Order: sequence, then C-alpha cells, then structure tokens
Amino acid sequence: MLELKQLAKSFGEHKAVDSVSFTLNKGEVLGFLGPNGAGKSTTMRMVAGVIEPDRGDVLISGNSVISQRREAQRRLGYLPEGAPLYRDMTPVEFLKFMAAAHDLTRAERNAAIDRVIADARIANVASRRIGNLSKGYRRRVGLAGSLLHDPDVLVLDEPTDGLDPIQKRAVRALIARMAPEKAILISTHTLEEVPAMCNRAIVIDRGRIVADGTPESLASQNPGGLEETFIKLTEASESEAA
Ligand SMILES: Nc1ncnc2c1ncn2[C@@H]1O[C@H](COP(=O)(O)OP(=O)(O)OP(=O)(O)O)[C@@H](O)[C@H]1O
Repeated sequence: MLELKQLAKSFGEHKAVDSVSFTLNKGEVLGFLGPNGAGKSTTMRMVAGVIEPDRGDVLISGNSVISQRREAQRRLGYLPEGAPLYRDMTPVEFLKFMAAAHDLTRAERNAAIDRVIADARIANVASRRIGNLSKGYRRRVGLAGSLLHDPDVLVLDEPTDGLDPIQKRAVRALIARMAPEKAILISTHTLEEVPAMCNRAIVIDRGRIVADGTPESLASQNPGGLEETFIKLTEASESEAA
C-alpha cells in the first residue's frame, strides 16, 4: 500500500533524509521512531507530498506522489505535526472544507463527517472555534480531517501528542479498529505506546534506517527493552548534537 523508494532530502549541506526505503502493507501499523532531528517529519512530509524529495519516490497504492500526485493524495490521510490550520473555523466547517477538497458528494460528505466526529470523539466541541480548543482537541480535529476520505494509507505525525491518558487510549483503540484495512505510519516519542499501538517499528537516526522489526524483537535485544535498544541505536547522534 505504501512504498518509499530511496527517499532523500537535504537542507543546504545537511542530509535530513538519506536514502530511506521501506514497504508498508495492509494491516501494518508502523511506529516511526528516532531522536529529535532524525528526519521523521521530513520523511512524512515527503510521503504526504507536502515537500518534494531531492531523490527517490513514494508510491501510495501504486501511485507516485511525484508523477500521480492527485491520485496518490486521494488515497492518503495525513496528520501533520502540530495543530491544524484554520483556527477561525469550527471543526464542522473545517471538515466540510476538507470534504470539498476531496470532492466528496453532499451525501458522502455528511456521512463521512458524522463518522469521523464519532471516531475522533469531537462531538462536544464540533461547533466551537478551533482556535479556542485545547491542544488535545485540536489534535483530534486534525485526526478527524485525515480520516474523512477513508484513505488506504494513514500518515500520523505524533497523533497522541498533547492528549490526556484517556484520549491516548481512545486514539490507540481507533487505530487498532482501522488497522486491518489500512497501512498506518505513526511517529511518536512515547516508546511505551509502541507495543500497544504498532506491530512494526523502524528506528531512524541522522536520516537513515538503523532498525526495522516488531516492537517485541527490538525490545528483546536489550535487558532494558525497547528504550534501551532505542538509546543504543541513537546515542552516537545524541553525543554529536551535544
Ligand atoms: N524546512 C527546513 N529547513 C531547514 N532544515 C530543516 C527543515 N525541516 C527540517 N530541517 C532539519 O532537518 C532535520 C530533520 O528534521 P525533522 O523535523 O524531519 O526531524 P524529526 O525526526 O521529525 O524531529 P523531531 O522528533 O524533533 O520532530 C533537522 O536537522 C532539522 O533541523
């Protein structure tokens, strides 16, 4: 469903993403892990077609984000880092706007909006101004927007950031419900939620993949579990940054 082919992006002299390749199949929920500045968001933004790679390509259900951009984006749901834009809209207005961008018919639109409001649990704030919502609710409005067109592939940049424990659990449950029909790529800094949410994990460091396996297999490599494996794989870049 999702294929990254030797994806690369530099900012000036700095290689943010350095030849990243992997394939994600239906039913896979991939935890995309790495220290600050490792290249996670840059990779996700290239997958979403927000920035162009210097080299490589991304196929979404067989469609290139470069040469078949519209078809590719039709099959992709993307939750960017941070809050959604359009702070002056209400969630319902934002979702109508997103539905129009996806060319949904009026009947499809209304059904889809009802579905994602329920899934993201935002009914109680649906008529308030987005700019006045808490960080967690804004995150959930963004998540609702990414799910509206029922995409094959979901790219979620820190979807549980800013959520309280109850809402984190609700988002994990939603991801688990959607997982069998989709390929889902999730970045997170919360390693404890990886085994609960993901059936595969990739660690990226200085723009390159340094580990790819199940959360259990990565955790079993060290007595301290996933956290110790993560630190060992990425400590060189931490000391470089210091
Ligand atoms: N628009 C940009 N211009 C210049 N440098 C950038 C830009 N976007 C990202 N970078 C740099 O590219 C590198 C990778 O950044 P990226 O945001 O992809 O990392 P990340 O793994 O998502 O980090 P974090 O966990 O902190 O969100 C960093 O060194 C960052 O400073």
